[in-house]
Amino acid sequence: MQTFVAPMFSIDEGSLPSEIIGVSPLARIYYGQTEAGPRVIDGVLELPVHMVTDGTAGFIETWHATGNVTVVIRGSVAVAHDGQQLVCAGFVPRHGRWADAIRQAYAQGIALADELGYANIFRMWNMIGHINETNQDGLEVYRDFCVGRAEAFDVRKMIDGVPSATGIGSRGDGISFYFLATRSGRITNLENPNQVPAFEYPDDYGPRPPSFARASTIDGADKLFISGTASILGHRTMHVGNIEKQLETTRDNLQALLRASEDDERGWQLEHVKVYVRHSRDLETVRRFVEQNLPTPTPPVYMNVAICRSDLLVEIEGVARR
Ligand SMILES: C=C(O[C@@H]1C=C(C(=O)O)C=C[C@H]1O)C(=O)O
Repeated sequence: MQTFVAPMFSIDEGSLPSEIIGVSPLARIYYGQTEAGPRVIDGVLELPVHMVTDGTAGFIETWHATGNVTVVIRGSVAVAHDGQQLVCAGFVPRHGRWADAIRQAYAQGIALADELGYANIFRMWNMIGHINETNQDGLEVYRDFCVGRAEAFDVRKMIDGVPSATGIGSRGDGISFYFLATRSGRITNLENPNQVPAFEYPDDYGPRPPSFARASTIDGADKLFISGTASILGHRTMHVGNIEKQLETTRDNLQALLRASEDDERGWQLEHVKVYVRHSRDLETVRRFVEQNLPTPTPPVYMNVAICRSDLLVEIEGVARR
């Protein structure tokens, strides 16, 4: 298994992964061929997510700690925290209807993070089995998920906005999620001027719009966390059926976000990207495009999974630094 070291986020100063080797992990996300609830192995919080098919290499995403780690398990969620930062992981097994179970699991995670003093949630990932299929009422699973998540975030939205996110298909049956929060770093959320904010999408896309910001920064951390980004302009999917054109629009959207956040003369540079590809036949085209157009110091990871709208063929998320 390849190890993908996600950047530590520190509110003191940005650190390159190479500077933090040797510090014990806060959490490990196993991008492999099984899904399960969060577990604690040798004191480390782990979440196995089913994002990889036979014949594709999996990877482990490691979030590094800045101090002694405490793990707390409550109901279907578990958190690991180190005094500065917190990872919360949860898993909801397959349901005929998702909204209630998702609201409960998210509410539990948010309450636990709040209680421990990590109120600044800035990034979340949601890996959704059967994402484009319908639930027992005929509502698309992704839209059903969005209802539960929106309800869990309703209270917080009024306080400090919604975090940046990924909401993507998985190879499993349930919904796995994890989110990151800091204790004291102020979070700034950014929007892409070429896209309608997702939380304002019209209701053609479901009863509750997706609760996420396009990108987030943390004061002092010198990191920009970019949400899963696809070929959407305004609120519409562009270039249905055309992988090359969807890649170009996705790249342009990523670049717009890198520019939207230029608040001083130092620009942002992409450090890591994760790439989601709906059809395996497009993998090579996507790989070539990403290598040429979105170069990063560490190799990108590719996953062959479904995407939140059935007309999207590719999606890319990233972390940038300056
Ligand atoms: C691709 C989009 O949305 C996707 C769904 C998200 C979610 O629901 O959390 C977040 C980012 C993307 O993974 C989009 O709406 O632009």
